[in-house]
Amino acid sequence: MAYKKITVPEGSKITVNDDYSLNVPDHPIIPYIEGDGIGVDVSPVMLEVVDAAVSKAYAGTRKIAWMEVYAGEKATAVYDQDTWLPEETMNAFKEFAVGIKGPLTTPVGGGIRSLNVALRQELDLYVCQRPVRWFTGVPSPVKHPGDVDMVIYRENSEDIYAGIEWQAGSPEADKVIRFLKEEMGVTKIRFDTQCGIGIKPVSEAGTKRLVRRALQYAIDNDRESLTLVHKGNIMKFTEGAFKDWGYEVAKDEFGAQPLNGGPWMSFVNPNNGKQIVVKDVIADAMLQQILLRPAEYDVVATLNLNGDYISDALAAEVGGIGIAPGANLSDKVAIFEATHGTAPKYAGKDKVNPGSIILSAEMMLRHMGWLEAADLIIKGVEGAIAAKTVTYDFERLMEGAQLLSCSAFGKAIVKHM
Ligand SMILES: NC(=O)C1=CN([C@@H]2O[C@H](COP(=O)(O)OP(=O)(O)OC[C@H]3O[C@@H](n4cnc5c(N)ncnc54)[C@H](OP(=O)(O)O)[C@@H]3O)[C@@H](O)[C@H]2O)C=CC1
Ligand SMILES: O=C(O)CCC(=O)C(=O)O
Ligand SMILES: [Mg+2]
Repeated sequence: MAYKKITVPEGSKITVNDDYSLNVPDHPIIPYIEGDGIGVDVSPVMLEVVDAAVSKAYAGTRKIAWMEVYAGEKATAVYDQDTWLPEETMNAFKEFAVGIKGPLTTPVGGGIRSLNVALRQELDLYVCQRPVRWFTGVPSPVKHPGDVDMVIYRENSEDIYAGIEWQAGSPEADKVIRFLKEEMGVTKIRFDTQCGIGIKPVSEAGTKRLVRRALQYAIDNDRESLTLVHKGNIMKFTEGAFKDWGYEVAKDEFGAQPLNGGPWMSFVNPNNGKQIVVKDVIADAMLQQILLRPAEYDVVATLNLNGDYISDALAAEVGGIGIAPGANLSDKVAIFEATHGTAPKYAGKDKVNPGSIILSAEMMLRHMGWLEAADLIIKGVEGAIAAKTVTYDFERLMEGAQLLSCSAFGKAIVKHM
């Protein structure tokens, strides 16, 4: 494919087989978005750490050919002031199959819609996978942070994130309200003028493909349970249906049977004969449970907004969003991404924790099958934290720690590989 502003480096493409497995060459071209705000701080450190891990693991026989692609403020500088998410950025992720991105700014209440959400929707990256685990020594507000070891499977293409909403007082909002009242018999809109309207689509197909991936993950990674998190008591036909369809996939496709008469279920992991329990929890109770009884939860499948909240809340138990990684996955394309935002007050200060995007890159290496390099990153992060050489977010909560800049923390990770 010909690109206008993207320079394609020397290297080869990762390709995807019909069964969605990858063919990864020794010099894969990997597109990356630097990101707005603290993207300028964390992304270069991530590139340096990954290059060091790959070089150490494979003694020069493998090397990533990084290819910068643009989105957010940088795209408006490289293309034109109205181009926030260029078509060719999307094409590059499709063509090269595996990529990584820093955070992108989304204005609140008006202006452009989320570029992060747009990327997920355009590329149908329907899984947002966010593992949350504790590294020994990381400061935590809970007594036993080591009990937190969960993997969130957040539905990434539906729910109120679909962006179907109209501003209060707009002709569109008024028209929808009129339709609801006059044609659907709705009487419960408390104030029916100057009322914003949002729509929450949740489908059987969207739910089932997400839960299917989460259950397969539980099987492949020897996990004990999958919890469907929903607010189905209130939103019966969206969140409640998510729960029902989730159990249905477990039953119809994985052979799950009711436990003690249901609704919880279990099935046998075909890899090792162990039971995998499938259960559900209402979302507000879950936010309490993850603080009080985190050891009881393992893989979590949930809707888009719940997943956004739960992943940040869980991250806070194990060091904060500065260190929590994530991936956006379709069947064919994977974009790894920091879970935090652009933290504008810290932008360009070489201060923040680059751990989130570095650990996202670690997930990317694992996805590519470069396990030795991924293991080195974990070793480096563990070593830097154990030596108490950390960025401000950890240093302010740790006794006797040495405060490092963002880039110096990257170097400490490399030193401990
Ligand atoms: N995927 C994405 O690209 C995302 C983008 N965003 C966007 O980012 C912008 C800012 O959002 P905001 O709500 O302020 O959330 P942010 O995640 O940007 O920042 C909130 C706070 O989290 C802490 N934090 C964030 N990143 C780090 C880090 N790397 N190291 C250490 N601490 C960190 C800081 O806490 P403290 O002040 O205590 O030091 C910071 O003030 C918005 O436009 C939002 O839409 C938000 C989330 C995800
Ligand atoms: O797109 C955004 O601005 C926020 C997204 C977000 O919070 C997330 O993906 O966790
Ligand atoms: Mg979020």
